Amino acid sequence: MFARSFVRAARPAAASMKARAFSTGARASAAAGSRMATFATAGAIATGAATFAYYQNSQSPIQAGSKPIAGVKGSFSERTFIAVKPDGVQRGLVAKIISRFEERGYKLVGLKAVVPSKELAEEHYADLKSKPFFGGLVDYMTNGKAPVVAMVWEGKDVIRQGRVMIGATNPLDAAPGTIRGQYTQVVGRNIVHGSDSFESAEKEIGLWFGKAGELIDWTSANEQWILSDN
Ligand SMILES: Nc1ncnc2c1ncn2[C@@H]1O[C@H](COP(=O)(O)OP(=O)(O)OP(=O)(O)O)[C@@H](O)[C@H]1O
Repeated sequence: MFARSFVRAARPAAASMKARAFSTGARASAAAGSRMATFATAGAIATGAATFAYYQNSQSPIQAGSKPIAGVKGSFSERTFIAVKPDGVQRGLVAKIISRFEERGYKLVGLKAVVPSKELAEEHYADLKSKPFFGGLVDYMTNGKAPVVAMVWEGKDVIRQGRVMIGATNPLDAAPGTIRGQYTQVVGRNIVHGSDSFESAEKEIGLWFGKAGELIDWTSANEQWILSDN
C-alpha cells in the first residue's frame, strides 16, 4: 500500500525532474556545442525515500546556484570532475569506476554521457596544447566512437582522493589497486580523468556541466555515518 502510493506520488516528481534535467542539459549542450544525452541524473539518484522527500519538498530539485560549482575547497562539499573516457566506455568499465567512488562514500551530484565538441576537448586539455599528442588526444575524445561519461562527485578531499584512486597518468607508474593500475597498459588509453586541483575542478565542472544547473544538491541518508568525527 505504502509502496504503491509512494510510486504513484513519485511519478510526477520524477517526470518533472527528468524534464528539467533534460532542458538544462540541452542548454549546456547548445552552449558547449556538444552532442550529449543526460541520463539518470535526477531519476537514478532520487530512489531513496529520504531523497524523494527532499525532492518532493523542494520547489526546484535542480541546484539553483546556491553552492559554488566546485563546492567549498577542503570541506565536505568539495567537488571534483571525473570522466570515463571513450576507451573506458567501450571496455564496459563505467559501472566499475562509478562503484569505486560510490563505495568510498562519495556523493554523485552530476552524470551524463557526452560526445564533446572539439572546442570543449581543446579547452579541457588547453594546458597540453603544445604536446605532440594533443591532436590525437582531442580526436580520440571527440570522434564519437564512444561518449565520455562525465561526472561530478562530492565529499571530503574528493579532488585529492580522486586522483589517488585513479592512479598515475602513465599506467606503468600507477599503483596496483588504483583504477589505472588495475585496468590500463598505456598512457594514451588510461580510461579515466580526474581534476588535479580545486582550480581545475572549478574550470572543468563549469565546462562540462554549464552553470551548475545540471548538478543535483541532495542529502545522503548515510552522510553522518561517513563524515562524522569523534
Ligand atoms: N605521452 C603521452 N602520449 C599520449 N597521450 C598522453 C601522453 N601523456 C598524456 N597523454 C594523455 O593526455 C591526458 C592528459 O594528460 P595529463 O598530463 O594532464 O595527465 P592526467 O592529468 O593524469 O590525465 P587526465 O587529465 O586525463 O586526468 C592523459 O590522461 C593521457 O590520456
